[in-house]
Amino acid sequence: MIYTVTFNPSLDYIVEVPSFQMGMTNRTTSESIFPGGKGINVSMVLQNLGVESTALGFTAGFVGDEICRLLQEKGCHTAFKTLPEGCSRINVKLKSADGTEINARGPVITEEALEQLMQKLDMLEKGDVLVLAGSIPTGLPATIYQDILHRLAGKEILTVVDATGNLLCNVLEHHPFLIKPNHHELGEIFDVTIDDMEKVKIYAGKLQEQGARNVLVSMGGKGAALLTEKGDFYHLPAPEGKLVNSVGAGDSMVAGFLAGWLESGDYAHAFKMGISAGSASAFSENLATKEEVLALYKKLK
Ligand SMILES: Nc1ncnc2c1ncn2[C@@H]1O[C@H](COP(=O)(O)OP(=O)(O)O)[C@@H](O)[C@H]1O
Ligand SMILES: O=P(O)(O)OC[C@H]1O[C@](O)(COP(=O)(O)O)[C@@H](O)[C@@H]1O
Repeated sequence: MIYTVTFNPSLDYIVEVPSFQMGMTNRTTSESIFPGGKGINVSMVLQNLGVESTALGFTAGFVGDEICRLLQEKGCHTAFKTLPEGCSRINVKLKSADGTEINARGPVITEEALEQLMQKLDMLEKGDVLVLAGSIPTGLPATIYQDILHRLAGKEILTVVDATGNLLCNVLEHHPFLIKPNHHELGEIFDVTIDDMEKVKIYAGKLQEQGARNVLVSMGGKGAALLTEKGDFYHLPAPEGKLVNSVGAGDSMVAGFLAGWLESGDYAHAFKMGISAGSASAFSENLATKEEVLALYKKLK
C-alpha cells in the first residue's frame, strides 16, 4: 500500500485577479477551492491514475472537515488524525500572477497526535511506499521526517520525500528512494543559482553523495531532470501547452513518477510519467486525469 503523509493539509483558494495591485482593493474574476497539501495532491493524482493510496496526516476545524469530505468524495482513502484545537489552513494562490501564493502556518500538532501518527506508521510493512511531502506546522522540529525514517529503518519501505531546506537535507542519511526538489529549492540548499542542466546534474549529484538514491529535479515550464542511483541522467523539456494552474504540478510529478515506477521498475518510463503528470496538471484547472497524462506521455520523445 502507498501511504502519503501531509503534516499540514490545506484548502487551496485559487483566485484570478487580472491586474493585482499591492495596497489596493483587488477583485477576483474567478475563484476555485481544492483540497491541497503535497501528500494529499500526490494521493489525488495517484487515484486519478488508478493507483490506491491512503492519505495520512493531521486536520483540524471546519477546514479540516472539508478537506476530508472533498477527498472522500473523490474516492481517496483517508486516515487523518483530527487535532483538538485550531484549524487547518487555507492557502491563497493568485492564478493571474502565477507562482504568487500565501501559505499559512497551520495548526499546532500535539505530542499525543504526533505519537498516534508514529504508531500508525509503525504498522507499515516491507513493500509499502511512504511519501512524506510538504512543510510542517510551526512547533515541530526540522528533524521530524528524519525521525520517521529512522523509526522505519530496515523495514524495506520505499520512501519518497518532497520537502525543502533542512527538512529535506536531514533525511538524506536514511537514503530515501526519491526526492524531488525544484531547481530553486536545489539552488537554495547550496546557495547557488541553478540555471543550466550541467548545474542540475552537479547539485543533484551532491544530494546523492549525501544519501539520496534518485533525485528528480523539476524546473517548472522548463521541464525536469532525473539523476538515478545507477548514475543515468535524463532530462526533458516540458511538453508544449497552455499554463492554466500550476498549483500541484510538482506533487503530480511525484505521483506520476511513482505510478510509472511501480508499474514498470523502469526509470525512463517513471520519469516520463512524472513529467507528463506534472505538465498535465499545469495545463488544467484541476489535477491531471489519467487521460490527460497519457495524452502528453505519447507526445514525449
Ligand atoms: N508552465 C508549465 N508548463 C509546462 N509544464 C509545467 C509548467 N509548470 C510546471 N510544469 C510541469 O510540472 C512539473 C513540476 O513543476 P514545478 O513547478 O517545477 O514543481 P513545484 O510545483 O514542485 O515547484 C515540471 O517539471 C513540468 O513537467
Ligand atoms: O506544504 P507547503 O510547502 O506549505 O505547500 C503547500 C502547498 O503546496 C501545494 O501542495 C502545491 O504544491 P506544488 O505546486 O509544489 O505541487 C498546495 O496544494 C499547497 O497549498
